[in-house]
Amino acid sequence: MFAILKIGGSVLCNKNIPYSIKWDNLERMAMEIREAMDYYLKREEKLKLILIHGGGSFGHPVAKRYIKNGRFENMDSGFWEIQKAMRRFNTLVIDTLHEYGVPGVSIQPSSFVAFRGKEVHFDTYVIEGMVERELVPVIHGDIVISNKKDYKIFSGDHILPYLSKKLKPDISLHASDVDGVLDLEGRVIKCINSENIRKVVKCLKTSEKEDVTGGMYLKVMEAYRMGVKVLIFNGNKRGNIYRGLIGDYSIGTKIN
Ligand SMILES: Nc1ncnc2c1ncn2[C@@H]1O[C@H](COP(=O)(O)OP(=O)(O)OP(=O)(O)O)[C@@H](O)[C@H]1O
Ligand SMILES: C=C(C)CCOP(=O)(O)O
Repeated sequence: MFAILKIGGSVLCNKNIPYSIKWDNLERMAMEIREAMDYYLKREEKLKLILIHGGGSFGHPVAKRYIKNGRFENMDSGFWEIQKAMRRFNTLVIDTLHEYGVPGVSIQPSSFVAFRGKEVHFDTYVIEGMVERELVPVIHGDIVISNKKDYKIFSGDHILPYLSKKLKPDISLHASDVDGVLDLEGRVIKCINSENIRKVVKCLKTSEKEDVTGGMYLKVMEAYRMGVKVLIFNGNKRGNIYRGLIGDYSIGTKIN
């Protein structure tokens, strides 16, 4: 089984308090990944996994300080400050995975990803080689350079559909802090496809948190635009990360 899982920053952090970690959720995430790996091992199969995490209370508040009227400013220090905040978060995530015997290895997009106009330059050769060697690349939303000496935030919500389209995993998962994509009455929409996408768009908002990226809107629209199948579910609920990893599609919203 080959899975790509994005853990939302709001599952791992309290986004309203800079640099705060939800330690119980971080530990539980690592434990549920371990349990899913053991589930496959018992069946003489392997779980190949790429893990992505968002900016949470690390990347978002720092990036916000350097964005004025929608543009980056003072990026001589901004670039390394955002990179540093994300590096700190990534280290905490990976250290926790190691405690549970999950062989996480760090991939920091700011070091090698760039935008040329709308096109992203993102070489995945090393990531694929790591997965083949049963390592778990842990990639995160980050600041990256773009053309005309500018910068862009490369969100985990861009990374998940990009890698899913290119590497074709068996499952792509978004663990967020809601039960799925909700309609205007707050009910979970079970499936999003070409028949209901126009209606769904009217329910989508960006995040109300201290975010510099696009909340549920970005998650749904990026996956839909790239034509990849993903499951969006609540990573705050015990057991859901494990269930998602063993292929239980009943726990949230499926985008087809
Ligand atoms: N129709 C909708 N259904 C569900 N959530 C929605 C909807 N519209 C907007 N949202 C918001 O989107 C949020 C989830 O996106 P958000 O980007 O905050 O999560 P995340 O992926 O955990 O964070 P991060 O970007 O740090 O990784 C929800 O908490 C909710 O406030
Ligand atoms: C804010 C930064 C640096 C990354 C944002 O990534 P996301 O939380 O996945 O959207």
